Amino acid sequence: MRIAVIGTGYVGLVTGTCLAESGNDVVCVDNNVQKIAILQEGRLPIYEPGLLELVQRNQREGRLHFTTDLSAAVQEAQLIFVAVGTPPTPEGAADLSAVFSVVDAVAQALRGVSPPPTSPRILVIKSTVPVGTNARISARLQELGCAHLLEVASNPEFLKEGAAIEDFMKPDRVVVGVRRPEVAEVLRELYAPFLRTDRPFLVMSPESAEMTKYAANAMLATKISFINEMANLCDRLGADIHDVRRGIGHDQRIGFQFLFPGPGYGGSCFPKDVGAVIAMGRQVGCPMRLMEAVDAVNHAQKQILFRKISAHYRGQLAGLTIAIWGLSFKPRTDDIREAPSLVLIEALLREQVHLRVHDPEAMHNVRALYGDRLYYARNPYDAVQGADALVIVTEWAEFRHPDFALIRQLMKGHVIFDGRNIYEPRQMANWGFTYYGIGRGLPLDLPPSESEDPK
Ligand SMILES: NC(=O)c1ccc[n+]([C@@H]2O[C@H](COP(=O)([O-])OP(=O)(O)OC[C@H]3O[C@@H](n4cnc5c(N)ncnc54)[C@H](O)[C@@H]3O)[C@@H](O)[C@H]2O)c1
Ligand SMILES: O=c1ccn([C@@H]2O[C@H](COP(=O)(O)OP(=O)(O)O[C@H]3O[C@H](CO)[C@@H](O)[C@H](O)[C@H]3O)[C@@H](O)[C@H]2O)c(=O)[nH]1
Repeated sequence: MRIAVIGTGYVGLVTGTCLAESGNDVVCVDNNVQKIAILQEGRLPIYEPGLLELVQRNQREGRLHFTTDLSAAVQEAQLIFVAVGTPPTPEGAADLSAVFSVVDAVAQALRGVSPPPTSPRILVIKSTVPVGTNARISARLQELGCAHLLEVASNPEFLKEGAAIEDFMKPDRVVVGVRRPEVAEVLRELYAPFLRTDRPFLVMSPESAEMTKYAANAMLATKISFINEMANLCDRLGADIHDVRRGIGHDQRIGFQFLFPGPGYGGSCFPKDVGAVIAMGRQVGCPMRLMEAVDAVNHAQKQILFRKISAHYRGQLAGLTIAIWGLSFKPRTDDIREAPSLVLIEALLREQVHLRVHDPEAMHNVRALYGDRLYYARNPYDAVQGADALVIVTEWAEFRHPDFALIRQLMKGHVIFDGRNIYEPRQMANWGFTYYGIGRGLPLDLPPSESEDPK
């Protein structure tokens, strides 16, 4: 099939590349000239494992193209995917301006073009959009006199950054929201190569498809805030969340996934989508109390590492040198959107702490924000040189088994704050470190949490 993907970010680029990989003829469009120039040269504007090889191969074999010319791209396409950003407004709702500007541009490009003889062109909304947006897009096309040229379908994306190709190629399910079954059949054919026999292709209304996406992220965010709250209670009561997690995870009704405590969830999706669910509820007079709590717990959790550091040093932080390992919001990505590391960096800089940071992929993005206010270490060992403490914020695989003898030798102080529980408290004690994890039952004299401002 001939496909245009508009918006060549994490989702659009992965979608376009994977669809080219399954034999389609794909053109990816973006209005960011620099991004498209990088892609045309066979390089990537983002880091996503395995993506570069796939992009280069499909480009070489002539199935994958990049352009800023939306008009030319959509005129040739049978399927037009919209994968532009839907960032939060100041009120927490989804900002749909990029989506509607693309809808208008597509309508403009197709005006005067005849409908394809066999099947209709389909405008597939992959961006995460509030319930009712697909209907609003159909109404807009009607208004522009283009409704006969385009069918609208919702097809939310569930990929995770860092595992995006695997998630796209082997999805747990594909969800499509359509008004007419014929439209779903075109998408079923498109996705057939990725759906092994046991992976469902779920057809529903556009409203239900839009809601499914938010409900999935809301559930996952809830699990994380739940375990973070339990971990904080473990810290106060002397229980170990590591054992508790195993104790509950074996109950098949609960399971193990997305129950790792940490410094709060980040990324471009959970914080924004929980906010959008709250905003949708507000708009229709249905208060989303659980989501409000999930969000508040997460805001507070993003302060947990700073609170532990501050409690350990009894508030005397000025002049300390602290090493931070991990800046991206999760491993295997260079994305720092809503990353817990940024909240910690802000708080420590405010206290005049010297920071030596290291991340395998995200350093350039943090440097763009902080310039020379931080020391960007060449590797994890360079980061801990002369440091009073080491903080693990992101659980990159390369941080899991470091040379602790060397670290001890390089550091000035011997304190580790492990925001991801990647080390064993007993082992750390054996190496001579004072060790704080999240919920490992090693209480610190933290001030009561009622006193903290959840925002
Ligand atoms: N990042 C994820 O893991 C993920 C997963 C599932 C769903 N989503 C959803 O997918 C959507 C895209 O997310 P993302 O992370 O890929 O965003 P992104 O910011 O990485 O990419 C969006 C791209 O759209 C481009 N763009 C914006 N306006 C445009 C226009 N008018 N014409 C052409 N290009 C335009 C931007 O330049 C950018 O390259 C969002 O709605 C998000 O919620 C994201
Ligand atoms: O047990 C866990 C799991 C995750 N996280 C944190 O949660 C955040 C999000 O992680 P993850 O979900 O792995 O990454 P995303 O790329 O944000 O993916 C989420 O958001 C996407 C955008 O909507 C969806 O498509 C995915 O299904 C959904 O997992 C990160 O800060 C993680 O550190 C935890 O703290 N504990």
